[in-house]
Amino acid sequence: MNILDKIVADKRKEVDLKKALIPVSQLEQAVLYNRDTVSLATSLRNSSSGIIAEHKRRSPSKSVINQSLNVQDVAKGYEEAGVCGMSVLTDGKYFGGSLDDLLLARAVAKIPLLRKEFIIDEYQILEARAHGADVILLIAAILSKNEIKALSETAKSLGLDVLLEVHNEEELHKSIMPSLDMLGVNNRNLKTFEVSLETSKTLSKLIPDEFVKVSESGISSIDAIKDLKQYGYQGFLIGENFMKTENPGKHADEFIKALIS
Ligand SMILES: O=P(O)(O)OC[C@@H](O)[C@@H](O)c1c[nH]c2ccccc12
Repeated sequence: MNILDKIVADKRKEVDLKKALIPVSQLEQAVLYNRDTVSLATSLRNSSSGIIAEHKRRSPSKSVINQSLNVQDVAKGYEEAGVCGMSVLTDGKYFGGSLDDLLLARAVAKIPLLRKEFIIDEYQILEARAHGADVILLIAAILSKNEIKALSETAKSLGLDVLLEVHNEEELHKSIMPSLDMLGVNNRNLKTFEVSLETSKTLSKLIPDEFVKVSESGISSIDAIKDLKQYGYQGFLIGENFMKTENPGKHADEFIKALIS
């Protein structure tokens, strides 16, 4: 079994357990459930930097990245740096994150927040809403076309933006549909962890113009972003490069200043 299959198998068990513990009606009663969401797609369209900065403690590919930071300090730092949005990993077992991280970030930041999760069930979208997310990620590699359609339509009906992630042409073809806002190309193959920015470049011309193009993973230099902008990308998802430092917000601030200067 590859790592992605393992993550998804664990996720199914986790979601079944949570559904039994916390009914949907309880999620719908959360204070945050009806807050006005903010659009990441709009923020990216109007930005000169396009940076989406991630909170990620560890990952299956890198093991520990940074376990000693406070998520609220990171969120405040990213917001002050002027990022377009923040991605918060909520998977516990493989990434060391939680829905509490999302809630804590929401309490201190107004920028669009993405729930970074392996979403396979509508229930997780309601959870995202109840914990203050503005955007959800859907991963084409783990979903059928019908699932992408159903899940993205649920998200849209709840006022959330949808970022759909692909890694190859086949995934892209099955995914193009009007209920998505942003198409993300993951430069990291989630099955092998191989990273190449060429993936973003090759797939860029196949993404219709109505979607905001986002390049994800393995981005660590200003030059890489300038290069990707030439291919029509308006969003750049950066995790490790910021999180491996003692002060991700400060690092993001310096990075953005250098990028737009
Ligand atoms: O830390 P990086 O290489 O900058 O990558 C960030 C982000 O793209 C990556 O964490 C990611 C992209 N898609 C995912 C799906 C699930 C978990 C994680 C991810």
